[in-house]
Amino acid sequence: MGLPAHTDHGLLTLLIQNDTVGLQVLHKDKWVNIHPIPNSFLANNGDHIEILSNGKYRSFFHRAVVNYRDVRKDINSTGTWTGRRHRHESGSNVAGRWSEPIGIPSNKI
Ligand SMILES: O=C(O)CCC(=O)C(=O)O
Ligand SMILES: [Fe+2]
Repeated sequence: MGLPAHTDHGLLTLLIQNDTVGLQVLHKDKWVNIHPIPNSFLANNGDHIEILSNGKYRSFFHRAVVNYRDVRKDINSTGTWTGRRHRHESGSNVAGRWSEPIGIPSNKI
């Protein structure tokens, strides 16, 4: 399942994922794949860290895309995802809806 572009609202999100690429971060107006590192947690700054650090530690837009080849599994320490608690990219034409596969062509992963 994919997730549209958003920032996490809390302090820190810890993510455990299998080896299937799906997480992307918006960097200089481009979506960049974040390749999982085996046996590790991925730590992602949330909005509260950005606020408490006066912007020193940014809470970046990210999204999760699906692909047609492999199953992607991840566990998120924040437990829930709701639209209201996340800052969404307005007018996004790429993130799509929950059930809409965004699809990284498998030869690009
Ligand atoms: O599936 C992912 O890698 C991202 C999950 C995520 O961004 C979230 O749950 O806030
Ligand atoms: Fe997130």
